[in-house]
Order: sequence, then structure tokens, then C-alpha cells
Amino acid sequence: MDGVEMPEPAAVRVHDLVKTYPARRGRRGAPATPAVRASDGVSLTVRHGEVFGLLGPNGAGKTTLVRQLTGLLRPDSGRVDVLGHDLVRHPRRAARLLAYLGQESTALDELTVALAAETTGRLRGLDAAAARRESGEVLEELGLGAIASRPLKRLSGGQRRLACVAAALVGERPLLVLDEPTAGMDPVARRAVWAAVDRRRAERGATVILVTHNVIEAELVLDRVAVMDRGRAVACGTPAGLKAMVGEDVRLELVWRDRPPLEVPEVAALRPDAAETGRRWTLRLPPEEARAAVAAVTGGPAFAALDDFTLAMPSLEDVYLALGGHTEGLVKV
Ligand SMILES: Nc1ncnc2c1ncn2[C@@H]1O[C@H](COP(=O)(O)OP(=O)(O)OP(=O)(O)O)[C@@H](O)[C@H]1O
Repeated sequence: MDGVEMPEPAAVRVHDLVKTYPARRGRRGAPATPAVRASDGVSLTVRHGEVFGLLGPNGAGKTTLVRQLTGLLRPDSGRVDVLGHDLVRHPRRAARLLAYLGQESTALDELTVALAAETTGRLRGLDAAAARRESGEVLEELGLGAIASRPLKRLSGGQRRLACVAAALVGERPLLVLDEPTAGMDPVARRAVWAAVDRRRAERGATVILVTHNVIEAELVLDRVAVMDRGRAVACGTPAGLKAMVGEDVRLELVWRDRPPLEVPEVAALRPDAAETGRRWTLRLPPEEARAAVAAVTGGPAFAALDDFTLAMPSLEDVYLALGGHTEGLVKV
């Protein structure tokens, strides 16, 4: 975002990255697809030893960005520096510098959990004994010991994802790039992943770039976050700093039993400010106004029509909305 030299050393610098997927002609009656500028001049800096998040809805360009960061996709223009290496010019250096967990990893499907982890370790240059030892440790750390001898293709989606996280962590790299690492996982597995990520940062000084849809998780694990929208980083900062940007407004959600009682003047007066999704109204209001609105809908004749209401402090989702984004694709709970 800044383009300005930062005083502390940066682990990753991306400058003015542009990537357009070309248009394709439709074949055999299939519709043509237009060109997509998936990275539209992205610039950002990730510091050493921080957990840095990329947040944004489907299609915002997060995966396209991390694939360029990891040397897998060549940008049309712009710069990518990882730990002092120019990865646009030398994409093959990425394998030594970083561990990348993509959205889908079917390459390891035929292997058992233990062998997938060991093989990754071997590919990263560990000798057989070290690969076995590290793999055993990581499987233990992530609670995968009991299913170590099962092939990935016979596991549930969440278990397979966890096994892929384990493989990514063997044969340690200074930068971890994880694209939706906890997708499909239960809460126990998610917690194990976040603890493992945090341990690598705290004990080994690793830098972590994390793609996520999950706003709540993002607030808990990230030091800083870039909000992506339509191929650009539209804001970047700490979760608290970004929330401060949206000011003091609080979010009021009203869920009506059936239809909103518009015959009640206080309810009718709220409608112009409400974003409506089915029976739910979402309003962003200064604290005083929100309090008055709650009093009006819970105290008077509107109450009978009300199913539920919540009053919440600003979240990263509010930041995202305030920046003009859309809500689709953002996980709220
Ligand atoms: N191989 C491709 N060819 C053409 N267009 C693509 C390709 N991959 C992605 N796109 C388009 O580029 C844009 C950015 O996609 P990208 O996968 O980077 O988004 P994302 O933020 O990672 O989304 P998600 O959260 O759904 O994973 C989208 O409009 C998408 O349709």
C-alpha cells in the first residue's frame, strides 16, 4: 500500500503487481469469458515474524496474489521480493524460501498421512531419518497420530486438509503461505492449526501469510491484515487500526418474525438506513442512535414482530463494508 521504505526489515514486498487472465473464446456453444484483471496494482509489505492476513470475498484476487508470491504464477508486471530474493526473475528460488499450502492439494492423495509428511520433508532436503522424526513430531502436534497410516484419499475433507497442513510444516521454511488452511475443519482441528502457526512464529521466527474468509478467525490470529477487493489491497493495518477507521458506529441487527411492522413509525424511520436480507435488517449507527433504535423496537408495539436483535462493536467485516465491499463470501460466524 505504501511504496515508502519502511524502517524494519521486510520479509515480503509486493510492488504494483498486475496480472490479467486472458479472455477465452467459448468452445462448442460455451459462453466466452472476458479477460479478468485479477491483480490490479497490488502493493504491500509483510514484516519479519508477523502473521499477515489477506481478507476479502470470493474472486477478490487473494489466490492469484499468493500464487505470484510463491513463484507459481508469473505477473504481467510488478515486483515480488521474498527474503531479499526477486521471485519474478527467479521463481524457482521460492521452494527454498517458503512452504505453500494451496486451496486444493490432490498431489499427495495416494500417500498415507505419515508418508505425505515425510515425502514433503525429503523433497525439502531432509535426510530420511530427519524427515521421519519431523513428520512424527508434526503429526503428533496436530493430533494426527491415530490416522497416520491411512491414505489421504480415504479421509474426510477436514482430516485431509489437516494432513496437508502437516505436510506443509515439515522441513521448515522461514515463510509459510497458507491459503484457507482451516477450510472444512472442526473447531479442535482449527485450534491445533492456529497453535502450530503461532508456535512457528513465536519460537522459530517464521513469517506467515494467511488467506482467509473467516472474519472472526482473522481478528484472533492476525497481526496485520490487507483487505482485498477487485484485485487491489484497499486497506492494510492491524485489526484494531482498521476498526478504528470505521469510527465508532455500532452494528445493529434486527430479525423480524415475519415481515417488518412498517406501520410503526420508528421502524419505518429505520428502514432507509437498513441493509435488508430476507427477514434481517443490518444497520450501522452511532452508539446513541443505536440505543434509541433498540429502545424503540423492544419497548413498543414493534416488539411482537421482533424475533431477535444484536448490537455489536465494529468488526473487520464492518471495515470491509465501509470500504465499499460486498458481503457475499465473507464468513460471519
Ligand atoms: N485460471 C484463471 N483463468 C481465468 N480467470 C481466473 C483464473 N483464476 C482466477 N480467475 C479470476 O480472477 C479473479 C480472482 O480470482 P482469485 O481466485 O484470485 O480470487 P480469490 O480472492 O482467491 O477468491 P476465493 O476466495 O474464491 O478463493 C476472479 O474473478 C476469478 O474468476
